[in-house]
Order: sequence, then C-alpha cells, then structure tokens
Amino acid sequence: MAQIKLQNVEDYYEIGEVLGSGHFGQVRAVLERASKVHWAGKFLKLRRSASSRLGLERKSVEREVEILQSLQHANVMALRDVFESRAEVVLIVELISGGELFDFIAEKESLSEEEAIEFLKQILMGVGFMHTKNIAHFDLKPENIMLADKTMPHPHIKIIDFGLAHCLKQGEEYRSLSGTPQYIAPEVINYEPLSEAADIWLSGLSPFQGDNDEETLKNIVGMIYEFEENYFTQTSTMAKDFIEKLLVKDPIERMTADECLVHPWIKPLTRKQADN
Ligand SMILES: COc1cc(-c2ccc3ncc(-c4cccc([C@@H](O)NCCN(C)C)c4)n3n2)ccc1O
Repeated sequence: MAQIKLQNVEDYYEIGEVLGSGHFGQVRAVLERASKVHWAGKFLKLRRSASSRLGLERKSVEREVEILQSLQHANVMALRDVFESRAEVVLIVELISGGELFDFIAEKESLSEEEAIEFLKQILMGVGFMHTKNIAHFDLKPENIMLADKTMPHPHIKIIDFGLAHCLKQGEEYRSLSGTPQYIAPEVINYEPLSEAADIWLSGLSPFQGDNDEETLKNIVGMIYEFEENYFTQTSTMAKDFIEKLLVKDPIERMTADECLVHPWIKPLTRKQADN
C-alpha cells in the first residue's frame, strides 16, 4: 500500500515527457532515480480554494488514491507511489507501453472473434475484480483500455483512468452524470442510482452513435440501436446474443462481468457452440 509522501517527487523521480493529458490532468513518463525503473506519473492540480473551479477537489483525489490502493490485479494499472505538495498530487503508476487497445485494433487489417474474445476476457476479469470490491470504474471506454506491451500472441490488457471510479456502499445511493456520451449506460443519462452494472454496457463501436451527443443520448435512453450491416455481417449469432445481453436497459437484468465470462460466446460449452 503506497503511503502518501510529503517529500518533493523530483527528489525520487526524474520527470520526463508528457505521455497524454485529459480531464484527469497530465500523464508523464518518470524515471525512478534509485532503481532506474521507468514509471508513469499522473500530475493532478489541487483546487486552491472552495470557491475555485480550477483543479480537483482533494476528496476526489483521495478517493482515486484509495481505490487504486485497493486494486491489485494483472489487468488493472498498478499504483506505486503517491506524492502530495500544497498544490499538486502525483500518482506514480506502472508505465503502460503498448498504447491504447483502440489504436492496436485500428492498425490491424481485421480482428477475429477469437482475438476479440481474448481481449474481452481480460477486460472482464479486471472489471469483475473491481466489482468484487464494489468499485465501479464509470468511464470504461476504448481509450481507457491499454496494452501493457504489444507482444503477440497474447497482448496484456491494462485498465486505466480511475478518475471517475467510486466505491459503492450498501444502502447508499450514488448518482452521477459523468462519463463519455457514446459509452454511458441509460441509468447514467436518467440520473438514476448507479451500480457496477453501469460498467457492463457496450464500450466498443457504439450502435447508438448519433449525429451529435444529444441524439446519441436519446438513442441510448430510447434503446434505439442497430447493428449496421456493413460492420456486423461477419458477426456470429453467439456474438450478437452476447451484445444484446449487454444492451439491457434495466441494470438489474443486465449481465454481470462474471455472467459475461461464462456466456457461451466467451466460454463455449461444446465445439458446436463455439462454431456458432
Ligand atoms: C492514474 O490515472 C491514469 C493513468 C494513466 C496512465 C497510466 C500509465 C500510462 N502509461 C502510459 C500512459 C499513456 C500513454 C499515452 C497516452 C495516455 C493517455 O493520455 N491516454 C490514455 C486514455 N486517456 C483517455 C485517459 C496514457 N499511461 N497512462 C492515464 C490516465 C489516468 O487517469
């Protein structure tokens, strides 16, 4: 468990290039001075006063640190160190060098269902693990699924960006409108109490995609979607059954991560089922 250090992060790590940035702040490559091991540092600006709109509230940063400290899993980005100064918190996490899964797939001529299942199994194992701890990610989307490295034949999935994640407490309602429009579940749009089920929604090629965010959100709430022929002609019946069991509006009726892992498309019972 990383204890929050009040020392200067640069006493321990050499700060390198910017790897990426977003709502979460900046991610930079860092080099641990003592071990010469490469890590990634997520630099988060803290809000200077209660009235300020700039920077993150301390309690949301503390929540993310607590969540990351409780998640040790092969398919979840690992937390190594936390440094805090007056205006900034730096999370030192494992460096993920394989890039985004989205880009890896985009660079391929095609993706077989077997390859898709391999990726999906790892994502579901990571999500299933966080759900056993009542932690929901609430921002699962292709950009937040990365590859530890691109070694074939078994690329290693890492789930990142727990900036919107929440540990759900029994008997406590949690609602949020945060997330990315084309990937959020209907219960988020309807501002209903949320559960881990909000993570088990489609987060690939969205069949709800509208011409703009407003239309997309309307499609999701109205369950208006279609499997565009030119994308799904080669898709097996079993795969479509799997997707349809995810796109269930009622979160209680939707498959859980563990149920997904035993769905016949992911875990065929017989060779015949596998060829469906
Ligand atoms: C700890 O929280 C985060 C960690 C990371 C993270 C962790 C390790 C790591 N190794 C390499 C990278 C990396 C490399 C290039 C781009 C990015 C990132 O800006 N794009 C990833 C998806 N984005 C939408 C969050 C991240 N990362 N990013 C990204 C977002 C986070 O909220």
